[in-house]
Amino acid sequence: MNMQAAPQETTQVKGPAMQEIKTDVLVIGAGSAGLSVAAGASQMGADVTLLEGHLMGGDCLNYGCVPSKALIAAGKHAQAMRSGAKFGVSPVKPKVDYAAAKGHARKVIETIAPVDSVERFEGLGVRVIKEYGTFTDRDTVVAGNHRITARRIVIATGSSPFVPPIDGLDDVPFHTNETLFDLMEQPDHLLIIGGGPIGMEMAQAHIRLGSKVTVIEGAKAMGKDDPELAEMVLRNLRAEGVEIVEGAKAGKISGKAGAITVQTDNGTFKGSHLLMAVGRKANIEKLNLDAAGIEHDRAIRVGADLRTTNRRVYAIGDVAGGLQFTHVAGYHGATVIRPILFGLPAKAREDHVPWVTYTDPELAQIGLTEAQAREAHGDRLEVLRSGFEENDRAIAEGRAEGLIKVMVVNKRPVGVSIVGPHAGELIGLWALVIANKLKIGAVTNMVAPYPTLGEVSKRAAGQYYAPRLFDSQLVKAVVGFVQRWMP
Ligand SMILES: Cc1cc2nc3c(=O)[nH]c(=O)nc-3n(C[C@H](O)[C@H](O)[C@H](O)COP(=O)(O)OP(=O)(O)OC[C@H]3O[C@@H](n4cnc5c(N)ncnc54)[C@H](O)[C@@H]3O)c2cc1C
Ligand SMILES: NC(=O)c1ccc[n+]([C@@H]2O[C@H](COP(=O)([O-])OP(=O)(O)OC[C@H]3O[C@@H](n4cnc5c(N)ncnc54)[C@H](O)[C@@H]3O)[C@@H](O)[C@H]2O)c1
Repeated sequence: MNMQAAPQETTQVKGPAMQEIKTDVLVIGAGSAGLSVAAGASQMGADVTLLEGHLMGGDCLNYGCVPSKALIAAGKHAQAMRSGAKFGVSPVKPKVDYAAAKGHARKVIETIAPVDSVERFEGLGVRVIKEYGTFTDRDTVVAGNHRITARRIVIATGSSPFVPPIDGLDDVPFHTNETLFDLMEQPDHLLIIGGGPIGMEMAQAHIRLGSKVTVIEGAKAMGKDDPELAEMVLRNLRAEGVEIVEGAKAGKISGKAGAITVQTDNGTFKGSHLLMAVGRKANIEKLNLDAAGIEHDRAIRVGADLRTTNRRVYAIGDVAGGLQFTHVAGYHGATVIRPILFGLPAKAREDHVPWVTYTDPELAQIGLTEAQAREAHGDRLEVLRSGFEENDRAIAEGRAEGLIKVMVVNKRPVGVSIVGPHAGELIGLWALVIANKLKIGAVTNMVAPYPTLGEVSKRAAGQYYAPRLFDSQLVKAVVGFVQRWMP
């Protein structure tokens, strides 16, 4: 589907005279992707122009990763107050000031914002123009009263919440991630449509901060993750009181502020506030891509080298339609620096990209899930498992529910799934292993400090050699022989 809107009129007939800019690298969009190219290219000596039509830092800083993780942290504190009994600490019902929790999220944004600011980038020598950019031909972009031509152009315009055309939605007040973090009144009952990472993270944060929460999911909640591990997260969320309804595609929405009804093919649900979290759409409407010969459907078409169908133009981050994460945006940025500055080839991989859903327990994934690995590798696949109930640190912390699965083919891990406390930190080791195509022996050779959660990785890796060593008649025979002769 071509989502492109009519080209915008950006050249004013009677306005300030057009300022012509010739630059080495033009970056459109100052989110995680665009900022990493701009910072890298400029510090390596290129003349860089950066366009940003709205907020420096893009989604992640302003209404994505940063405020969501800050709100999750607030919820975690509230939950700790309720759950001290097993440690001999009397549980108390926390008094939550929802607006103050949002204030915490705002302060976190303000603390990080200088890193992404116009001042910092101008300090790095980048020419920053606070305007939206629109192509007028293959090599030219107009932004406000600037006409810019560049040797290379990088589109890094990101994505926005996708709001599906659901009957009645236009007449009902609803939130997306772009407005949720400004909401200061505590929802009495938050309805969330969509059981992906946004939906599940915000569901848990809100139940812990004292709202009722219902997640309405059309298919399977956390459906992109390993179902066995996702189930452990969903079980915990349900135990905390989140109502999760699956197979419930929202068909009709009605009501008014404070009293909203969502009808689905699996029941009708009522709440005070509504959050739409059903995925993203690429920000391409303002770009006039056709004028530049850049093909697109819902996202911009790119090859593994992140080049568009216009050979001088790259598309990176969310707008390129692949994995939509901040670290992918940064990785794309670093990848295109090579061809743009040095004319050298570079390709982006996806097989070594981890992702984490910051629920409690966290769920982390890299490479293939068990089902994907089975389909790709059949009987050559070995799945190594280790439960957190065997990890002394997890037991001491009262957090012994978790599981790591390592998918190994011919001695090399091709995927790892972890659910449990700090899964997002634990996946880092496996990101190193898979990025460098290391063998499983690299992990068994590691000495892990005791007692740490990280020992789950070593224990899982050990499962690879355990049957080969402990169940082998040959090994037993060799040991018997040596022992007979050893003085
Ligand atoms: C609620 C939420 C939580 C998330 N949590 C995480 C997380 O924990 N970890 C993680 O890795 N990812 C997370 N993500 C995903 C992450 O935010 C995105 O993958 C990341 O922001 C993508 O970066 P980007 O630079 O491609 O795009 P964006 O951050 O969207 O930046 C694009 C920028 O381009 C600007 N722009 C658009 N069009 C134009 C134009 N024509 N001219 C000039 N400027 C333009 C926009 O204003 C914007 O500032 C989360 C997302 C959401 C919504
Ligand atoms: N921790 C993280 O890294 C993190 C956190 C949040 C978001 N993100 C990024 O943002 C992206 C978007 O997240 P998301 O949760 O909005 O999208 P998503 O696409 O991952 O999940 C959306 C869910 O909504 C469901 N859905 C769609 N239409 C529906 C309908 N009419 N009724 C009921 N359910 C419906 C889908 O079946 C799906 O499960 C993620 O894919 C991820 O890349 C990352």
